[in-house]
Amino acid sequence: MSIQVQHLSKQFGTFAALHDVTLNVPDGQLVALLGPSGSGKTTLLRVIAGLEIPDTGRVLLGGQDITHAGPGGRGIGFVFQHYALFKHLSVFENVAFGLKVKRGGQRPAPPVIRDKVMRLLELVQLDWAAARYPAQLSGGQRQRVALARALAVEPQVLLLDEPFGALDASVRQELRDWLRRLHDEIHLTSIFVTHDQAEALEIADRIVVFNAGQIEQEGTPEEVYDHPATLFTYRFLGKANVLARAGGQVTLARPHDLHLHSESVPGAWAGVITRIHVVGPEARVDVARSDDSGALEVYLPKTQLGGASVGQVVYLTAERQATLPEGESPQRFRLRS
Ligand SMILES: Nc1ncnc2c1ncn2[C@@H]1O[C@H](COP(=O)(O)OP(=O)(O)OP(=O)(O)O)[C@@H](O)[C@H]1O
Repeated sequence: MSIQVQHLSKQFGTFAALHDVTLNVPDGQLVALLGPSGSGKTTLLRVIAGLEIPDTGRVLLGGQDITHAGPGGRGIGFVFQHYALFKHLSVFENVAFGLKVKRGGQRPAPPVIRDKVMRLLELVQLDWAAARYPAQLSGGQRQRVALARALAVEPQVLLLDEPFGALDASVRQELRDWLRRLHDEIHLTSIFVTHDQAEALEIADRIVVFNAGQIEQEGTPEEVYDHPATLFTYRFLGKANVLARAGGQVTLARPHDLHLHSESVPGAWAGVITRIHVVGPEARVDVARSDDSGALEVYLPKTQLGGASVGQVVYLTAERQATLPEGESPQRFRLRS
């Protein structure tokens, strides 16, 4: 089911947590809200969930205005960063909870509940753990139970607030892949909040970049990464090397888009290698520019490092670069609405 928010604003005292936010999430998409801490991502999710009432603006679910509907009646599943499972209930009981507390005629019969819970536990690959208690599971497993629990009541949409934030890197990676696969299987319209750009780029259909309570840019991962419309988006999506500044514009290049040469080539910048740092299969090379205009960081496969060494004079070219206005974003961009 599609989600639309139109001209949403929300103040906390004098602080504008959301300012005139308009966003369309088509049916079946997985959308990432990406932005720094305090930029309003969680507030937007809470407004959509009905946990926060906006000062102005509307929320529509499948075209229907639900701005003033209570959180219970919205058909929205919510998964938080800190898996709030019931500690005294088994995994099975946790997932069954939302079904068992349904009123009278809406409550499925016990065998139906059992079948449904077991199917969901299979979906999150935890059917073997049905009788366990949350304390007997790892963090990633608990988070999968939380997801199964949110899905049990057949929500129309799923909201995930930093669902993997509290987990270590390898478990996060595993759950990311898994969430993407799950989404491809069930096509539930989902919005997830993250401040991890790699996570957003990897699994989202669309990315919405937030900055200070407003949408800075939205688009597919390729659009926002390859065509950032503002300096803020460029910097937020990855490491940025400043190549030049002139007339209120700044020219930037990503570390992967810089090439190192041992001999001078036309249009290259000269510099000296100050550090070589190998991170797994990748080499990161710091170069101090000879014209004293600052340091550049270059990433390349370790196998292409050749005989490069600290102190060596090298020449740099940029395969791709972007020129953007400096300073605060003069306007908010939207690649496609
Ligand atoms: N109930 C509240 N009362 C007062 N201020 C609030 C309240 N909820 C949020 N804020 C403020 O609104 C701003 C946006 O908060 P929000 O949680 O939406 O940001 P976020 O982008 O989700 O950040 P994070 O990534 O740290 O979770 C923050 O400055 C926060 O302090």
